[in-house]
Amino acid sequence: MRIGFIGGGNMASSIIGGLVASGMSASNIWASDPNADSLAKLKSVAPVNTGSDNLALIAEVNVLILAVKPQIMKLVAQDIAAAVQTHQPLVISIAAGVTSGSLATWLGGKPAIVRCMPNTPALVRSGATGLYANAQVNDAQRKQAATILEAVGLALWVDQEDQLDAVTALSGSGPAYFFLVMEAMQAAGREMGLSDEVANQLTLQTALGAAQMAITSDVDAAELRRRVTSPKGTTERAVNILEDGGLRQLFANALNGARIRAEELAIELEGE
Ligand SMILES: NC(=O)C1=CN([C@@H]2O[C@H](COP(=O)(O)OP(=O)(O)OC[C@H]3O[C@@H](n4cnc5c(N)ncnc54)[C@H](O)[C@@H]3O)[C@@H](O)[C@H]2O)C=CC1
Ligand SMILES: O=C(O)[C@@H]1CCC=N1
Repeated sequence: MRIGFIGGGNMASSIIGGLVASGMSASNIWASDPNADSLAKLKSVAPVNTGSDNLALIAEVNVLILAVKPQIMKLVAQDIAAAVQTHQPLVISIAAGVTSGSLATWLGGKPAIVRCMPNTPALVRSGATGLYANAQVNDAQRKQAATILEAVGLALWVDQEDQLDAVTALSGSGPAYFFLVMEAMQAAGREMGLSDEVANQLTLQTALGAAQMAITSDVDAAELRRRVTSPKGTTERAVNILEDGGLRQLFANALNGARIRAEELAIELEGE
């Protein structure tokens, strides 16, 4: 595979970091971006081929990953349309809220498009991605897309495109929710008198340990939580405060808000 990224920002850098760590040669990866700082940062992740000419990049690759912001996707897609029609790469879009239908219209022809929603832990090969393929994507291309995203973590197909809005709300945005919980626990630890270092490290190791246990255990998260919670003990007091504060409903509302925002983005971007 020869993989090209249009847009060399945070997500491109996360996926490239993961791909190279998984053994892919940086010489088979291209990235184009008008911003020299983005390219310099990318080069510090891996010695990939870089440039600022999107059309030149398309001539080099058979898999094209569109990693620009949703708001400029239409402009970028229309600029590269003729080159995509000539070279016929598999197009993978990671943009939130850009439907495969809009992208196909902007690119023209009948492009093979995999729309996916990865997340930033791809950088440490612990990403979680939902993927959707349009009707033009053949089996070999589905495998290529899965191979790329599996190199950076878990990759799961959804069969209806609108499910990607839920994926965006759950795992695309999800790292931010856990980071926010970490920030809150670290602050609480400091307020109780722990040093910055002790509060920070204990929080991070606890998050890692809980995630590893939840992933490797044969019982679910609820049972693992119950096993920490001794009757009349400290965890019970804390969990009751979180439950009484409406934590579950708060998460349901937050994720639903993110899902609705993904839907709104799709409508806004289609209309542009
Ligand atoms: N940040 C995240 O956690 C996630 C982001 N996404 C999606 O990934 C996409 C990229 O997001 P980020 O990497 O966070 O943004 P970013 O702003 O870090 O990167 C976008 C890059 O595109 C470049 N760019 C601008 N115009 C360009 C053009 N005409 N041609 C080529 N490159 C151009 C910018 O210079 C920038 O380096 C977005 O569509 C976002 O919805 C998807 C999953 C998670
Ligand atoms: O916040 C956003 O819109 C993007 C999509 C998922 C994560 N970041």
